[in-house]
Amino acid sequence: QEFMASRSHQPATAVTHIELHRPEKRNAMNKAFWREMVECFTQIAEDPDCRVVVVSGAGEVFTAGIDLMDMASEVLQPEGDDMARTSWNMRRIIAKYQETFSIIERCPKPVVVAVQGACVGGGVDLITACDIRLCTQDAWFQVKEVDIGLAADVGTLQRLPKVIGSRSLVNELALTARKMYADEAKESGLVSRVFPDKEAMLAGALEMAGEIAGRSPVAVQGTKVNLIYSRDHSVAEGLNYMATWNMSMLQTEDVMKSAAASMEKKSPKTITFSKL
Ligand SMILES: CCC/C=C/C=C/C(=O)SCCNC(=O)CCNC(=O)[C@H](O)C(C)(C)COP(=O)(O)OP(=O)(O)OC[C@H]1O[C@@H](n2cnc3c(N)ncnc32)[C@H](O)[C@@H]1OP(=O)(O)O
Repeated sequence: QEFMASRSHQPATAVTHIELHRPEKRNAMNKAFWREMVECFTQIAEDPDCRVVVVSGAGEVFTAGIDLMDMASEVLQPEGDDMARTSWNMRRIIAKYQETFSIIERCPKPVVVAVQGACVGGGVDLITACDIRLCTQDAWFQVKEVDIGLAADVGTLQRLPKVIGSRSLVNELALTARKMYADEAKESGLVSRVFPDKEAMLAGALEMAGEIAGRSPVAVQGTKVNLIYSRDHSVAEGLNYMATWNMSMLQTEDVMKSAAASMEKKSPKTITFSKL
């Protein structure tokens, strides 16, 4: 499927690959991008033929963040007859842009993101809403917003502290806008794997996606949903939610099929699971 700022295709069974696709503008996030991501992930969440998503960027750079040319009028000049109405409209606009990344986190299908080169501003908002982050050795990450005069408002300040263990490091990155390179990103836990180049990274991302897609979608989606729930709740609340979730999901035929394969020392990838 071709969009204006991105494109999506199915490189393998049950795997959807979304590519940010404005390499000439370093995949800067224009109005079309913010809209298309919502359309894309709304479809993916409902699509039984998709079990896992890979997100990457075309060209040398993952993304330059918000498109500073295309977005300025919308973000900086909200309409309204007085301050209350203008502020209300501004609030609506910010909430709309937050949804572009929150919908990725809410999508029950796991999302693997692959970053090469720069990942700036809105790029960090995007990747922190994904489930698994991979990068190339030349990747760098920058919470750039303070440099352009604003507090990051579409997810980084809320999600990055839950991704990186060190609160001090998060504060430093967000307050100074310094670049963090691949090795530090790995050491801090922002990414789980670093690849020598983009080709190796995409091959690694698709292999990982294939591993996930080959497992029971009931198990995989239940795992994602419960990991995110438990991140935002106490252990007791998380256990309660889990028990309620699995009181129905444990009754899936996938458990018997998977357990039988395991006893026969077969990979779960040899099993045909019903669509979910
Ligand atoms: C309510 C919404 C809230 C969202 C907030 C989000 C905030 C942010 O994202 S803050 C961060 C904003 N981004 C930046 O400040 C980055 C600016 N770009 C760069 O630093 C460099 O382009 C980069 C390091 C990413 C890549 O450098 P490179 O040398 O490879 O490319 P350039 O020659 O600089 O750029 C090539 C063409 O792309 C255009 N471009 C790059 N970034 C942006 C951008 N953010 N917005 C619009 N256009 C961008 C650049 O103008 C060049 O275009 P052209 O001159 O026509 O070739």
